[in-house]
Amino acid sequence: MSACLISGWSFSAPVLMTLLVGLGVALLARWLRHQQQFAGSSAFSLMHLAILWWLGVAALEMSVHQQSCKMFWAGMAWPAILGVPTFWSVFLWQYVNSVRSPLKPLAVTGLMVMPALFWLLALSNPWHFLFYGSASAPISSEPNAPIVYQHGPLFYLAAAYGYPFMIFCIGITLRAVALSSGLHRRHYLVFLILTTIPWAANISYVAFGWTLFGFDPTPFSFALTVAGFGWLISGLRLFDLLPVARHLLLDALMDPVLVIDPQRRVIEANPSALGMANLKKGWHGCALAQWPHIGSTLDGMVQQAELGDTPQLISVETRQQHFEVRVRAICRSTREGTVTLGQMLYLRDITEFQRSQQQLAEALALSEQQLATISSLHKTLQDQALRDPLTDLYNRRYLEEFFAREAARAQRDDAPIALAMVDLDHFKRLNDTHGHAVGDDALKAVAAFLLDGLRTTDAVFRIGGEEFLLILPSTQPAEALGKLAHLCERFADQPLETRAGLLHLTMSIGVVHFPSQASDLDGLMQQADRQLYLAKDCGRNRVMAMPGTVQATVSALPLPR
Ligand SMILES: Nc1nc2c(ncn2[C@@H]2O[C@H](COP(=O)(O)OP(=O)(O)OP(=O)(O)O)[C@@H](O)[C@H]2O)c(=O)[nH]1
Repeated sequence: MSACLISGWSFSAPVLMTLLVGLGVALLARWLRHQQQFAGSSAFSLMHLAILWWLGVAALEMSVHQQSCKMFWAGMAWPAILGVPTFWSVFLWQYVNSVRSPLKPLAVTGLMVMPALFWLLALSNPWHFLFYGSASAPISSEPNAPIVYQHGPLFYLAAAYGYPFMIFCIGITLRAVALSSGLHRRHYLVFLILTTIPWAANISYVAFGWTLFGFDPTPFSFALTVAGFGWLISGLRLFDLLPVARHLLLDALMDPVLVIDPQRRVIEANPSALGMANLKKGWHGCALAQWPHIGSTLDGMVQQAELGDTPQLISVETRQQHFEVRVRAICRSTREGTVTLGQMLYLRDITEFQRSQQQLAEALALSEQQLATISSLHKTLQDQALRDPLTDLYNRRYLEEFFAREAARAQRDDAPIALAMVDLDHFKRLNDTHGHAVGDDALKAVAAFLLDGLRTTDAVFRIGGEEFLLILPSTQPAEALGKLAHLCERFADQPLETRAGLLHLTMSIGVVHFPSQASDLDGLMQQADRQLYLAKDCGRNRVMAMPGTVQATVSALPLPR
């Protein structure tokens, strides 16, 4: 080796290019050191270290003049030639499956056993010529002419060891491309290209003897790898931009967000969640159930298998806040199927919403109550408008409505209506003798008497000072006359209770029938009035009906006392 170091050297364009690629790889590796931990980062760094090694010894091989020295540096490349596919495979596997734990030294040692063995076999080539055959010779007589290697069985064995890693890398990236979408698919597509280029270069060299500047093109293809990763980093910025953007988004959210792992430990919490729990540090990895105020409730929610994406409500009594909790599983597609990496808990603050809802419900209840009061007042007013305030009997206003309804029913059922006009006899005399107030008492007593003496289906209206109208639906003329005569008789017999004591009065009645004697209310009232007039004329205290009604006059009883 020392002889090789002091033998002739020359600096050529391929060497410069190799060194530039090496510089690119070194810068990439340096940048990586400042990056946040990403999945497979340790294998990624080791892969770059192996590439640097490979490029370094390739540059040395290109620079030295002596053939044996060139072959020595070619042998020195083998730990890297096999180390690159090894760590590339590990990196891709960990990256695709989100394995963040760094590679343990023992694992690295284990992975380097075979590359180291082939390294020793390559270095011991001058004693067995099984790696590079004895026919390996410079391409020309130029002092720095590249060697055309005669590949021996050990070389092919080493290639056979390395190629399954290459196939594995391509397979795993192909699968990732197929399973992903959008930006991630672009990301994995670049991975696929970056993975394919060096392997294509290597296969074309080993299988077809294709060279670049007379050398194995594989180290040069790393220039494309470096450019590709450069684009991933500064173009797509997938290693830093997306996590940073996501982080910013989480930070900017006013609602609390927690991310937990499958063991329900909190691995991420945004400032709002931390503020709610009054936490600043030391919370990473704490059990969700231990999270202040709402941890145990949240833990219970996550445990409910049937929770799905159904929002649940949670209240923080101490802060009088209400939240709607959504639990979302964070999944990743892997070879074994969908793997749940953790859960995201999104707590939407609905305090204001709930407050407004409660206020709305209260306002609704109040307005319903007010509406009920209004409609009851309205009904009372309507009722009052239809009733006479002194006797509480229906007044003339309600008469038309009532009669129209009863007339329709009478025609439908073919059941006649009797309509009776009632007038108190010599009422003026009572007023004059006992006073108006006593007259009022008498009018109230008359109203009570009339209501008491009739059916509930009959109606009594006060249509004038001491004048009343009775409507007796479904009453045949004979029946009506009988009833009214009896009423008249009883009235004359029954003293009325007034503030001046018990007083006797009589009444005169004129009766007509619908529809036989008149077809409308006006006509009926005119006829009834006429009969009433006749009743008065005939001496009062009697019922008069139109001639031919069965019995025209039902004369009453003794004249008023
Ligand atoms: N107390 C009282 N009297 C009333 C009311 N409305 C009318 N009157 C009186 O009723 C009396 C009616 O008298 P008239 O029309 O002469 O009839 P009458 O004295 O009953 O004689 P006849 O009808 O011919 O028997 C009048 O004195 C009215 O002042 C009222 O609301 N209260």
